[in-house]
Amino acid sequence: MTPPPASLPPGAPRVGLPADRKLIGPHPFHAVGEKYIRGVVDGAECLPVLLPALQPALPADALLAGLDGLLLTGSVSNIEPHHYSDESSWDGNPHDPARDENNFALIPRAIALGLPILAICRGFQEINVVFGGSLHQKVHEVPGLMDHRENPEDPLDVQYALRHEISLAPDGLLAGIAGTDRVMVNSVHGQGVDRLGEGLVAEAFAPDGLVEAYRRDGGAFLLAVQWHPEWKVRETPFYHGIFRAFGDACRQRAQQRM
Ligand SMILES: N[C@@H](CCC(=O)NCCCC(=O)O)C(=O)O
Repeated sequence: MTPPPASLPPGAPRVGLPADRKLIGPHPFHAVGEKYIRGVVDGAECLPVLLPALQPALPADALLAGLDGLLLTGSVSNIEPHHYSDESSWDGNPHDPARDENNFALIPRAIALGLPILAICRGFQEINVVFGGSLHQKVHEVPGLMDHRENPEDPLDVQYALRHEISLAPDGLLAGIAGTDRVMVNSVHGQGVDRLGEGLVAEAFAPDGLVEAYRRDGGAFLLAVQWHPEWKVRETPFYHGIFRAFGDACRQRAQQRM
C-alpha cells in the first residue's frame, strides 16, 4: 500500500520539471509523468513546477527564475545521436527534439546558477552529453553488456520491479545514502553511458560494468541515476533517501534565496 503523501510546508522549495513534448491525437502536449511529480512531493517534499518545452525554447533564465532545484525525468524518447556522435539514428527511433533543445539549454544554465539537480534515466543521459560524454544507442547490442530493457508487455509493477544489483563507489554520495556498497535497482532503458563526460565521477556500476550513476566533481548537488528511484518512492528506503538528499539540497538553496 502506498503511504500517505507528505504535506508540503508553506514556502517549500520549488523544483522545476522540464516536460516532454508529445502528441495526444493530433495535438501537441507538454507532459511530465505523474510518478516524477509524486517523487518531488512525497520524496523530496518540494513543490513541483512543470516547465514547457516550446520550440524555439523559452529563455532558460526565465524558466529557471525562482526555482530551487531541477529534476530531469526519464522518457521513452531517445536523445538525437547528433548531439553526442557522428552515428546516425535508426528508423522508428523515438525522438523529442523539443525536449533536446530545451534541456540542452536549461542544464548548463542550471549548473551555472548552482541549482541542485537530480537526473533520472533520459535525464542521466542528457547530463552526460552536456559534459561531453557519449551514449551506446543500443546497450543490448554491445558485446559483454546485458539487456537493461523492460518487457513493455509486463504490468508496470513488473517493469519497475527491482531487477539487478549495482555496486556503489566507496565513500560516494550513494554509498552514504544506502549505508552499504551493493543494492538492487530497477532497469528500464535501452541506451546507456559509453564515455563518461569530463568532470563527472562514477557513483555506481551494473554487474556488466555499465555506469549506473554519477555525480559532479565539486559544485552544487548533481546526482544522476540510470534507474528509476521515483517509482513508489516511499516504499524503497534507498529510493526515498535519494529524493530526500535532493530535497535537502533544494531546501539549503531556498534558504540562500530568502
Ligand atoms: N529512452 C532512453 C531513456 C530511458 C528512460 O528514461 N525510460 C523511462 C521510460 C518511461 C518513464 O519511466 O518515464 C533509453 O531507452 O535509454
